[in-house]
Amino acid sequence: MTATQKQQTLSRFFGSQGERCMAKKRSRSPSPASSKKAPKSDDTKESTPDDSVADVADDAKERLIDAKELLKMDSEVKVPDMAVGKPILYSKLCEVFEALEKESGRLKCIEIASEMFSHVLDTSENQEDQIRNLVEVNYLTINRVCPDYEGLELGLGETLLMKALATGTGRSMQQLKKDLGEYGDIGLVAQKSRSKQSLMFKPQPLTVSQVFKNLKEIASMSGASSQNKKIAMINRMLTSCDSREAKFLMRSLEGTLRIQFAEKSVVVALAKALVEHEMKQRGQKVTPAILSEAEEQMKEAFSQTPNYELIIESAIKYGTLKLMDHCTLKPGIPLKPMLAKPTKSITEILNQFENQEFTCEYKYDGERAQVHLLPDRTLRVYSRSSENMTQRYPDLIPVMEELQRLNPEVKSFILDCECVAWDKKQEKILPFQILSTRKRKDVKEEDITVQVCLFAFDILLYNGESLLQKSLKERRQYMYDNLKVIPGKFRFSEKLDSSDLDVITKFLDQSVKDSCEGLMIKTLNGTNSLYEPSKRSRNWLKLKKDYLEGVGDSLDLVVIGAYVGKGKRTGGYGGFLLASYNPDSGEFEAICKIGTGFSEEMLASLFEKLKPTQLDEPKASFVYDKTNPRAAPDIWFEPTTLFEVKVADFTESPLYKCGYSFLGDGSKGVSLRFPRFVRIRDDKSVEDATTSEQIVEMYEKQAHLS
Ligand SMILES: Nc1ncnc2c1ncn2[C@@H]1O[C@H](COP(=O)(O)OP(=O)(O)OP(=O)(O)O)[C@@H](O)[C@H]1O
Ligand SMILES: [Mg+2]
Ligand SMILES: [Mg+2]
Repeated sequence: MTATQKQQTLSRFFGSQGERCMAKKRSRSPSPASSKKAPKSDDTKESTPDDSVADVADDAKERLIDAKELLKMDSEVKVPDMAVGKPILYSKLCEVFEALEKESGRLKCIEIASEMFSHVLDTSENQEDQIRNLVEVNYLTINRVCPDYEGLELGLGETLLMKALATGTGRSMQQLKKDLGEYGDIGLVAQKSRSKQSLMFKPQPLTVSQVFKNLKEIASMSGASSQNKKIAMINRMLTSCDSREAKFLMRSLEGTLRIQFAEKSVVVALAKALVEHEMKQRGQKVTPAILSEAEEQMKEAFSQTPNYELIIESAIKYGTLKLMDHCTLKPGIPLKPMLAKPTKSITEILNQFENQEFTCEYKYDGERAQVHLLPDRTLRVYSRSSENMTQRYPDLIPVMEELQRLNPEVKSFILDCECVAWDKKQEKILPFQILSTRKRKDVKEEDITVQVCLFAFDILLYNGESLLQKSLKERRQYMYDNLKVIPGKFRFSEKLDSSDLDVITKFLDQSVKDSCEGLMIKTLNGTNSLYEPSKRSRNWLKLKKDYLEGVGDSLDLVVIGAYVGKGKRTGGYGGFLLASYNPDSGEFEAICKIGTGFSEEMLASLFEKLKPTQLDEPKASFVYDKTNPRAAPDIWFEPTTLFEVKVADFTESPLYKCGYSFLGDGSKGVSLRFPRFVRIRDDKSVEDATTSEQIVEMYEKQAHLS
């Protein structure tokens, strides 16, 4: 592997987390808003490589130190003993969760988790058990029950959990509510309630397998009649819980374990445990180089097939160092899409891509669609956030059939496309607003009124072969050679391969006339043009007509609160409190209040949508200035909804906490001036919101310009 390839491989997994070179400069200070542990600055560095060569070298050094540190820490951590061949007890796992909750250093946390994974491997009797046990323990640690893209999620409502707790512990709702008001954490309420209960006899202990199965079943149940079943299942588990188990069980059900252990660290811990186990069996020593290689293989495997069952099984069967021979792209498993960086002008693009061949494409304004054709001819369509939205597009099935009819050689593929509303009569693109009127559930082909056309701009897999390591020029050729245009249904994105300023300017104008948002500019050749899953890459630049008019890229922010409406808005919400997302801490950092850009109808429908998500208390993951009453809204919400927001500019503010850990002493954050609501972003999940780090970057860029 060359250094550049290696760097690209590395960047895939960590890519979406932002720029490490900037993060390195910024020291993290403790969260002023929450009492939870503060990450140590030396220990919280994320290995997010930047694009420069110097940084690659730098990063390699840092990774080696990381690996050495990790190896050194071995004997210091104590993980509870588990018996060989016996089922793993849930209480043991909860001991580990508690250790993780108390520990603040990232490396230490990785160490604790990897010790636990090692124990699981050591105490399982055969390969099959190892795989099953490790998958279950891993899912419980990241608090999921299946791969992201299968869409089953925990996150039960507070009322249901409180009811279960009341029946399970014999305490009144009133008492429980009072405790919840005091602790703001249902886990602690459960812990207290359970420790007050005296038990007549010792119940059968819960096993990890039972808890995992039950959680999965609970997550799969839907409909009004399921409520009682869920409560009954929770109660059955609660009877077997001690107070610590009750704490983590309730938190799991609620959807936040509060152990502050990010998924990207879990992957590192898994790699370490697996490779160490393997080497021990062979009587070999793990060197820092082997450890680094194992991590790389694991991260790359994860960015191509984000499915733990598959990765763990392959690592155990074939070895962690061989993961990439087995965990490559598969139709039916969505990979995290590659993302673009905003640019302000064509000249900026010409400078950035100097001496590189690049291409310009229309930037269509629809919905990103990763379209998979499986070898059994089934179709799957995944959203920007890997959500399976196949049911919403039954009208794409005949399109796929037609593609195969036109070329019977086509057996399977993964295409990166924009799905755009299409006016059949006039044969032209319709604006995004029209697309958003399409039904989202129970869509029947015969009832569809808004037609769509798929614009394919990339191909990532063709007939079983991964094309990620091919240049964009080669990937395009695969598309053009093997897929045929179907007028009004399936087309390739318009493109222009030129580096002439005037020619590009004309193409940009034309794109806007053709109802597009502007252009996407991409490197065409060599290692810089490989497809980089999950990365917001410098090799893809977006140029929107908005930017040329002096408006920066829009932001996608999480709604965490609202203000009671006055005057015309009485009875509903008058404005909202928005937050950015910090993927390192999993926190939502308040950024601004917004009240402009809403129509009456929009406000009414937002009221309907958000009311059921109202909370009595802010979540522990909300970062705002608790010492200032002006910083809190009238109403808090469960974070579920994203607003796309346009903004005049950024400003530093003592009232808002967005990006505080990247700025000075952490007493100030970034806020927005004159934010204006554009639309609801329902194709993104709250974790896909604009990150605090991106906002700090935009703020710093602006400060630099003025
Ligand atoms: N030719 C194209 N190549 C790549 N992406 C395109 C193209 N045409 C349209 N798009 C769309 O543009 C999106 C990127 O720009 P946009 O500003 O809309 O991003 P976003 O969805 O708000 O979020 P983010 O930048 O965070 O992905 C892609 O995710 C894709 O949906
Ligand atoms: Mg878009
Ligand atoms: Mg955007």
